[in-house]
Amino acid sequence: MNLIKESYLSEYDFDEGRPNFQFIDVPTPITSIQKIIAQFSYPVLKTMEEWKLEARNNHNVGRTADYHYHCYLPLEVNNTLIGTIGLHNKSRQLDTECLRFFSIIADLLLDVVLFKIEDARQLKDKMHAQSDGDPVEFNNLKKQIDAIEQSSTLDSFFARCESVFPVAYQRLKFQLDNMVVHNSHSDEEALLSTDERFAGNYEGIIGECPEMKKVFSLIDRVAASESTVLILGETGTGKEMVAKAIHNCSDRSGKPLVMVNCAAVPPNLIESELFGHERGAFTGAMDKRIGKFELANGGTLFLDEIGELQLELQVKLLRALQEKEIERVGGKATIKTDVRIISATNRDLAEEVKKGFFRQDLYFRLNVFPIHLPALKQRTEDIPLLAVHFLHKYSRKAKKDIKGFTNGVLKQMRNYAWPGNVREMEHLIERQVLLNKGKVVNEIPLPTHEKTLNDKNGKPQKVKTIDENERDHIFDVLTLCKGKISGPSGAAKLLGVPATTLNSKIKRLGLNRKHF
Ligand SMILES: Nc1ncnc2c1ncn2[C@@H]1O[C@H](COP(=O)(O)OP(=O)(O)OP(=O)(O)O)[C@@H](O)[C@H]1O
Repeated sequence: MNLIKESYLSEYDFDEGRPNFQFIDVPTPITSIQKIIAQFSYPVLKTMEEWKLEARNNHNVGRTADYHYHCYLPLEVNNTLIGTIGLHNKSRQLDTECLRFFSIIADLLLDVVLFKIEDARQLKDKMHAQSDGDPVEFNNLKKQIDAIEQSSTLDSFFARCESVFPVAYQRLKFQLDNMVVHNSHSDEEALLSTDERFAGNYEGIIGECPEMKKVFSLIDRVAASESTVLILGETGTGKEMVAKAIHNCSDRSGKPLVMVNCAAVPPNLIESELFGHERGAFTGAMDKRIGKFELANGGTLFLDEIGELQLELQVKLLRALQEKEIERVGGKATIKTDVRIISATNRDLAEEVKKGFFRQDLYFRLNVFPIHLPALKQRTEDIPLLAVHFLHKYSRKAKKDIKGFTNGVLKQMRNYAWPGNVREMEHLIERQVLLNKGKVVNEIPLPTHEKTLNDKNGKPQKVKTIDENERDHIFDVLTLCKGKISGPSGAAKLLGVPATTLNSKIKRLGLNRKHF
C-alpha cells in the first residue's frame, strides 16, 4: 500500500461563506517524523524544535518552517501507516477541543481513503477477471481505476466534512485564530471555552478580517500608553467593547472605567453628570454629587457619543482636559483629576468640525490616537464567524442544542447590509435561537427594508433624521450665501422662510454662523 501523503491543514480561508481549508497536498516519501508519529495512536503536539529533537534533527522542515506548533496524527489502515495528517499553527497553542476535532478530521480522512482503496480493489478484482475477456470492458474498468486513483482524496474529504459537520469547521477556524498561548497545560485551563478565555483578551471582540486585525494591533499598541483615544465607527460596530479592551489592557485596569453616554443624558444635566455639583447648585440639586471625572480618577473615562455634546459643554470639557482639573457645578474649588480619556462617536467628527458643530481644538485633543472600526458590511468574511459565535452564546443561554446555520442562511446574512452592524446581528440571532425548532437554523427573518438609502452613485447612505437633514441643508445654503441671512441675497429668501425663523432654526440646530 502506498503512503498517501502528508497533508497540511493549517492554511484556511472562507470561500463564499464556506470554510475552505487549504491542504498542501503533495505526495512525499515517508519522513523521519512520520516514523515517530506512527508509534502513537493519538494527536501529538510539539513545537518544531521538539519534533526535530525527536527526529535527531533529521527532519526537513520544508513548507512548515513558518509555523511554530505542529500536531501530527498517524493514518493507519490494518496497522500499516499510509500517511500522516498535520495541523500547523503560527503562534498560538492548540487546545484539547481543537485536538479532538483534529482527530475527527483524521478519522474522516481515513474513511475516505478506505472507501477509495476498497472501490479500487473491487474494480481491480473485476478487471483481473476480465483479463482474458472483453477488451472494451477491460479498458473501461482500467479507466475507472485510474480515475479513482487520481481523484483528489481531499475533494471527497471536503464533501464529507461539509455534510458531517459544517459548523464545526467554522468553530475550528475561529479557535485557530483566536487561541491564546498557554504555558501550562492544566486540564482546567484547556477546558475553558474559547469564548471565556478570549473574553480576558480583547473583551470578546470577534473578527479576523485584516481591518479587525489592525484594530487589535492598535489596541495592543495604545493600551499601555496614556494616550487619548478616539474610536470611530457606525453604531453597533463594537466601539464600547474596544474602549473596555483598551482599559483592561492598560496599567489603569485596576482602577475604574467610567462610562458616560453623552447622547443619553439631557443637555441641562450633562455638566453635572461630568463634573458633579454642589448642594443647591440648581433647582433639584438637593445633595452634593460627585461627577464622572472624579469617579474615574486614576482610571479611564469613556465618553460615548461625544459628537452629541453641545458646543457650550465642549468648551468646558476642553478646559478640563487641558488643565486636568474640574470644578463642580455651583462649586468654587478646583479639583485635580488624573483621568485617561477614551471617546467614541458614530459621526464623522472632522466633517462636524467643518460644519461648526464640533470645536476643532477639542477634536484635536481627542483625536490623538484614532481607531476606526469597520462596518459589518465591509467585513463580510467575519459574518459567519460572528453568527456562529452568537448562535452558540444564545443557544447555551436558552439551553438549546442548535448546531449551526444552513449555507443558504449564511449566504443571506453575507448579502445583507447590516445597518445596525454587529448589534443588529446579535439581537436577530438571539431572537432566532428562541424561535428555532430544529437543530439547524434554516431561515432568518432579515428586515426587507434596509435602513440605508442609495445616493445618486448607488452607494448606501445612512438615513438622516429630519433634524440632521434640515441642519445639513441649512448649512449648505448658508455656505452658498456666505453666512448672509436676510436681504435679497440672503439664505432666508432662498429657503423661503422669514429671517427670524431661520435665525431661530440656526440656534436650535446648533449651527455656528461664524463658520460661513
Ligand atoms: N466584534 C465583535 N465581536 C463580538 N460582539 C460584538 C462585536 N462588535 C459588537 N459586538 C456586540 O454588539 C453590541 C454592540 O457593541 P458596542 O456597544 O460595543 O457597539 P458601539 O459601536 O459602541 O455602538 P453604539 O455606537 O450604538 O454605542 C454589543 O452587545 C456587543 O456584544
